[in-house]
Amino acid sequence: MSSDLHPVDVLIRRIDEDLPVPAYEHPGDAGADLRTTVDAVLEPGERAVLPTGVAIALPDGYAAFVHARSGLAARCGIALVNAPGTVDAGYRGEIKVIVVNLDPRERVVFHRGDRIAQLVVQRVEKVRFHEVAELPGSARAAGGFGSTGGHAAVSIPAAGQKDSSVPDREGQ
Ligand SMILES: O=c1ccn([C@H]2C[C@H](O)[C@@H](COP(=O)(O)OP(=O)(O)OP(=O)(O)O)O2)c(=O)[nH]1
Ligand SMILES: [Mg+2]
Repeated sequence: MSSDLHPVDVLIRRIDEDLPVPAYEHPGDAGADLRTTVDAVLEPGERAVLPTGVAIALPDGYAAFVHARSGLAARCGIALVNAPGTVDAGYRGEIKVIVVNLDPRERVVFHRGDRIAQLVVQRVEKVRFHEVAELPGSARAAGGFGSTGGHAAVSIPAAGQKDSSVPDREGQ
């Protein structure tokens, strides 16, 4: 089991040698922040594939997942189109981040070196699929997509309503 005390060793190559390698900001963090090597301007609804300047060689049995940063999501509406992005153990190319600006009104400006996403490395299982005519029964069976109900209780803020728990753009 990996931890802060017993991390998994991962080889990393800097394609852009002037930017720091991804790092965990705090002990106990699951994600190491990825930086964009380029400036980018995203108009509302626009997406971009941003290079991070790093390539890695994960050990067999691991994958890395590119996740959004909650601050950028809450303040600016930045999401990942393919959230989370999957980096395969055999991938040796540059890690890229597919960002989209979901804010309906404001453009988002990224500068080279900005931390735009985070990389979470995890063990992954490889399975062998066995085809059968009938699957074994279960309590859930084919129920899904809201089969347990309860959605009427979800409150959706009205458009333009300000959430005081989210800092303003000025507070970035
Ligand atoms: O957010 C991402 C997602 C993927 N990748 C890289 C690593 C991954 O190993 C490779 C392929 O990703 P994926 O399998 O998701 O894409 P695909 O469209 O299926 O491409 P391929 O046919 O090359 O597998 O692209 C990234 O750098 N960032
Ligand atoms: Mg693929």
